[in-house]
Amino acid sequence: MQAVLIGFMGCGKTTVGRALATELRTEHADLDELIVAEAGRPITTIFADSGEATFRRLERETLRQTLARTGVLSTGGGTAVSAANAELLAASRVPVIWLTASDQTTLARVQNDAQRPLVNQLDVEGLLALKHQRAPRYEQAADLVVATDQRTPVQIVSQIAQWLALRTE
Ligand SMILES: Nc1ncnc2c1ncn2[C@@H]1O[C@H](COP(=O)(O)OP(=O)(O)O)[C@@H](O)[C@H]1O
Ligand SMILES: O=C(O)C1=C[C@@H](OP(=O)(O)O)[C@@H](O)[C@H](O)C1
Ligand SMILES: [Mg+2]
Repeated sequence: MQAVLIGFMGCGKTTVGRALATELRTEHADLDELIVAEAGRPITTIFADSGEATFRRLERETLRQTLARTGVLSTGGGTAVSAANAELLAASRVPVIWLTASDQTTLARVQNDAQRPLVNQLDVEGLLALKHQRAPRYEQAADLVVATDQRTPVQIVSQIAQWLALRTE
């Protein structure tokens, strides 16, 4: 992989990852989409029928396989959190980009979307507590931090592409 996007739900990993891959004229992979395709059922169903632990196993295995490919990888919000996954990311030496968003922006982006089991399960306080609990893990894994509040995906992609170009000079 040429770049991996991490961060909490709603920070824009899927949206920005797709646009970044287009900008870089490379492939885009979204870990959640790969898991759903492999499992043949949506994430909400995997969580409901098999539990979160099963999802996390699928996520780790899919991450391991996908890191070996070329392109841009959008992770899920929980991917960079576990020590095992953080090790996979560090060992791959891929540039890791942490997209951040304020609490308010995060809620606005995820609240009306029923596709995220953790958003459905948790109340607002619980969701924001999870966001703050995870932040140090994202920070630890990140090579670049990009704020996304009041910025368009185009602006975010341009910042990341410039940073990547400088790294490879
Ligand atoms: N920079 C942005 N500005 C405005 N809306 C955004 C931005 N990035 C993402 N969104 C919107 O927020 C929602 C969540 O984005 P998504 O890419 O699914 O995030 P993630 O994959 O990190 O959970 C989507 O509706 C998307 O269109
Ligand atoms: O934060 C999490 O634990 C999760 C985030 C989701 O991805 P997005 O961050 O793309 O919504 C998805 O992997 C799953 O619902 C669990
Ligand atoms: Mg996503």
